[in-house]
Amino acid sequence: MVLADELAKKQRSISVAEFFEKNKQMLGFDSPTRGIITTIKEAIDNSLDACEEAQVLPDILVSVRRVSNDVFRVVVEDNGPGIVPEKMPSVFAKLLYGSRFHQVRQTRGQQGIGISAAVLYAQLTTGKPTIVTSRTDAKNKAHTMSLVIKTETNEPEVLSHEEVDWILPHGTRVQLEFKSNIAARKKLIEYLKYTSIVNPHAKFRVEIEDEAFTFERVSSEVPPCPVAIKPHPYGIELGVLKRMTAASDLPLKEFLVESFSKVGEKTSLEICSSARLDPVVKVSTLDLESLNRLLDAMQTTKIPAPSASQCLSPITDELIVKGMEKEFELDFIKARTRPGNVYGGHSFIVEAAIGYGGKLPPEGNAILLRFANRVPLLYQQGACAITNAVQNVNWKAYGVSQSGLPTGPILILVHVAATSVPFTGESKDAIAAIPEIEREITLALQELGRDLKMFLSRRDRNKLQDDRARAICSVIPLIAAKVGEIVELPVPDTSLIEGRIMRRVVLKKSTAGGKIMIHIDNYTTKPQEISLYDISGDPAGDATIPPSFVSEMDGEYTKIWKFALASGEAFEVIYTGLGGGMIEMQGVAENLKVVVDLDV
Ligand SMILES: Nc1ncnc2c1ncn2[C@@H]1O[C@H](COP(=O)(O)OP(=O)(O)OP(=O)(O)O)[C@@H](O)[C@H]1O
Repeated sequence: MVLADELAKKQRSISVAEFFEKNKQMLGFDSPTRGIITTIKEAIDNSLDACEEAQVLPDILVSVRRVSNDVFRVVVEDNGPGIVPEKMPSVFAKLLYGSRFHQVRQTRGQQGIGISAAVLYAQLTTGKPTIVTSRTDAKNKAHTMSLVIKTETNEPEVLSHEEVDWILPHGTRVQLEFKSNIAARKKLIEYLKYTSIVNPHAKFRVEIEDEAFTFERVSSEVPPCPVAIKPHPYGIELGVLKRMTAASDLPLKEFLVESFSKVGEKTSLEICSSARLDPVVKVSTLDLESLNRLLDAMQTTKIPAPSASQCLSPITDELIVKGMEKEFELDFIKARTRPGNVYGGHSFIVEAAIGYGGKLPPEGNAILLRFANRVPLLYQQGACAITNAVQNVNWKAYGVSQSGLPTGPILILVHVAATSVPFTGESKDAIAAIPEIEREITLALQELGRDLKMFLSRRDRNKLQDDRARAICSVIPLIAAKVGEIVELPVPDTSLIEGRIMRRVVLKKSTAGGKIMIHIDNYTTKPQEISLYDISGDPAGDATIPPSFVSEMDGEYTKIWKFALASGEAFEVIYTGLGGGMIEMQGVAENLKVVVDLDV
């Protein structure tokens, strides 16, 4: 037909760069506002991945400067291992070029698109090349290149290349200029703050126009770099199996043992027999029908789950708590790291944390922080498995009100670490609804919910006791005055009794060792300031109960603190946590007055 001839003239292949130039929303560049965040996120993901691989503590600079009305210059600089000059053009100016696509381990980057998509976005909106400087060690000079992507071919074009002196002994600096705005400034700062929470070993120096600030690291241990493992037979599809067999000259039994994790000789023979295939047949000769049978056998034979310990890098509950305490003021914080699990042959681990009270907004929906492989997920909250799982927990059972999400001064953090995160799209905004993952999130949140419930009910009980004590204490002086009048004796000092009832002070200078005994219980995990005064009111010393100490004071607990008074006299204070509540303690013991202010 004539039309077919006409159409034939128009039919041609499209380069991947051309495709994404037209469909940039698929990669998270839907608007200028979002473009700036996606660009910074892609560069930071790469910097953190690279530093982890090189086992260096990341020191990352992020700078955003306006160069003209609607053009911004973004710079991200890291102290990672650097990139060899031969590879710099392809890394930054060729889409689908990366080092992680074929590896089965936890990484932030997966597809080899991220940073080159940002380069494409820059040249599309301003026509400006991206300038990259990188150095691999102190013996070599740094290389600076000015790069663009030739969209028709998806190949890099190097506009300039020179060797330069650079202050950093190793690292990479990427500078992009694109049309944008800074409407998303708050979101950008949030992204950096959340990134620093789940990467507590990283330091971020940030400059946004005239503002400069730092997110400090709270851990000086680089997390171990996840080790790549072989794919698991349950996570393989026919096309991949076909490619793997075609490229191998091994017999079937050895091929299975060599190519997949958790397949030993015995399992391999089981698979061969279940697929009705000869263990010595060369895999490259298998026809499609045999491959189908083989795949079926691989996925129905009982094979142990892939191990999570080496290929994943959970943050750990201790560091999540540290990271959250660094950025939020909270009265309660608990985190949990679940044991490793598997979906479709891919290992994953769920970690979660709940924060409550402090300076969190008292009303409205909970703040939900979603993370995948230590990267914050900022968009498409409603489409994410994490949100789904959080909403499906019955929060009322844990004393928290709920309207879809839990409500009130509550913060929920969920981190999914996986060898392959099942994102809903290339822009990596949301995690797909995988039942195994949702179940693990639910279990982690239920465990934490139980801890939160205990905290809340104890706090409520304490408040009730305090209210009652206050009511009683308000009439005691009146009763004492009346009784004194009736019995015609001086009005007794009721402050000790009041103190006892209020549990404000328990102050005993024991005859034995000159010790003051104070009963306190904690509502909070914040450091508590204590001031000591001598009887005349002059300061006798200050001390802080560290939060770790306070939070240990759950139920019965005793700790002895030593203070030096202004007079030089040493004094011991014994704290005993009795599980009773205390808002403020104040009292006088012989020559010492102790004021403990619990900030609740
Ligand atoms: N700052 C850097 N230091 C060292 N290597 C880097 C750096 N930035 C990028 N690379 C290398 O370039 C490759 C390509 O990066 P790119 O952002 O395009 O993809 P990715 O991070 O692998 O995957 P994704 O598309 O999922 O982000 C990386 O896999 C890494 O090997």
